[in-house]
Amino acid sequence: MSKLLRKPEKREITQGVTLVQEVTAENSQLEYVEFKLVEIAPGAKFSELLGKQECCIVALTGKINVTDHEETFKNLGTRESVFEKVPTDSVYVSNDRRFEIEAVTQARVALCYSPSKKQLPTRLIKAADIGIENRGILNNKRTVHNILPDSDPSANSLLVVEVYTESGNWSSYPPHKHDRDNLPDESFLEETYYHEMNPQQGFVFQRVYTDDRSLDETMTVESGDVVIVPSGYHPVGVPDGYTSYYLNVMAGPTRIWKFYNDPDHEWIVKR
Ligand SMILES: O=C(O)C[C@@H](O)[C@H](O)C(=O)CO
Repeated sequence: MSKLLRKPEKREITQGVTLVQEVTAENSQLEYVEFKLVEIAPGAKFSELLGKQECCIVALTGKINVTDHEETFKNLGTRESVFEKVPTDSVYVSNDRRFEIEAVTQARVALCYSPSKKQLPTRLIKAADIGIENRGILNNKRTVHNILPDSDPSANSLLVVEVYTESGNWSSYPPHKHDRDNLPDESFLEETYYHEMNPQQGFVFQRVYTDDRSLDETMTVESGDVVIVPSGYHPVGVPDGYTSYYLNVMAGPTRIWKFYNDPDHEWIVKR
């Protein structure tokens, strides 16, 4: 069984709140990234007291209200399906704060965590302010929504992006990695991928491998799965007929995304 591929396992944790994915330091080999996916029924509430962790709450689908008990943000969320391909709203909450999410409509919410000691202000990351980037050429085209990129100083260690890859294309490609704390050439960042596909029965392939192949797994990934990337290159290939969506959470000792392309495949960038 793969240690890197997590299937959704739905568990009602309080009335109207279903935990679908949970990646923690205890149940994974990650030290810097934790991730939860919750589904919240209209009127139901999910709350959490953060310890020495910061959290980015992403309104993947549906509408939610979010409060940190000082500020309240209402009717966040812009889409019924991630495949509407418009940016959505998120809220950054710093360590040692308590937040509560109330669903206005049926909602799917991603909770992205990383270690944090210095408290920063809570911040609404509005859909309208999210940078959209089109990357790549030929069959390597993808669209990126930069929710919490390293150019935005709102967080201590969290980086969050969502990526759309169309049918027959590749992303996180040519294969790159960020598993050496060796700036300015490469940063150390762990990563999780939360995947969805359209149509829903679709699948993608994701390979996670290191230079010495001590880690080398190729996974068939379906909607709702999470792939954990503790280290190594991590390309995604999308079969004809399906569109891929994934939400990436990255964190490490330094909040810089500096990746290193697999030298064997670097020629692909230079075409
Ligand atoms: O293909 C892309 O441009 C997205 C990836 O870079 C993805 O966000 C990732 O691999 C982060 O390390």
